[in-house]
Amino acid sequence: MTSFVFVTGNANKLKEVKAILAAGTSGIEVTSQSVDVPEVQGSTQEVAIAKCSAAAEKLGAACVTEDTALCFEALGGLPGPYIKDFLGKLGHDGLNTLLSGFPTTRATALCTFAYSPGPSQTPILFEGQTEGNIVPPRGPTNFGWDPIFEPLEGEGLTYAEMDGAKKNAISHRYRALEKLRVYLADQAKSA
Ligand SMILES: O=c1nc[nH]c2c1ncn2[C@H]1C[C@H](O)[C@@H](COP(=O)(O)OP(=O)(O)OP(=O)(O)O)O1
Ligand SMILES: [Mg+2]
Repeated sequence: MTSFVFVTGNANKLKEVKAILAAGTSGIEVTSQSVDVPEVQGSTQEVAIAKCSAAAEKLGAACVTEDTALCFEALGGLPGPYIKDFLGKLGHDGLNTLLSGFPTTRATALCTFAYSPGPSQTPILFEGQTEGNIVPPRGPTNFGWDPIFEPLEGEGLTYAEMDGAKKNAISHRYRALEKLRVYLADQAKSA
């Protein structure tokens, strides 16, 4: 049995990670801990590595962290890893207004899982992305920017309008987690 400690303070992320792993035959068990770690500025990779390194140091153990970025093509990739602050300050409508006057509403949802084998070890990154457009909010508002992200492969639905299984089959989180799952399975085999 492979298992990992997922360090996150976001219950929605944890719910999706558990649902995605349960839908497969990974047999991977996830426990979660909320550890207060700073989120540095920088690229999505730098943010992910710094957060996972800090979490492993604080825990004194191997762990997994995850960072989600929402990158607007018209804004050169911003808000990117700073989406949490932009969402908090601007809300769904404000994020739409940011794009008014620009030629495209295209955006990329990018998920970066980081696995650290333990303190002072370099985290390994697993990235997944889903392309879509930013649209006026539609659907339930219980998970971040789901109501304003309409994936290209979502048959016209926003992430929020989809049922969980549909989102978890095409999402940035599913695609990144699948790479982490394969890695952990290989590690378990060669152990
Ligand atoms: O699938 C998603 N659909 C909609 N919104 C999402 C999703 N995934 C993360 N989000 C939101 C949460 C936070 O406002 C920002 C990412 O910030 P991010 O630092 O990765 O998440 P967080 O601080 O809530 O949890 P954590 O303790 O794992 O850092 O985008
Ligand atoms: Mg965070």
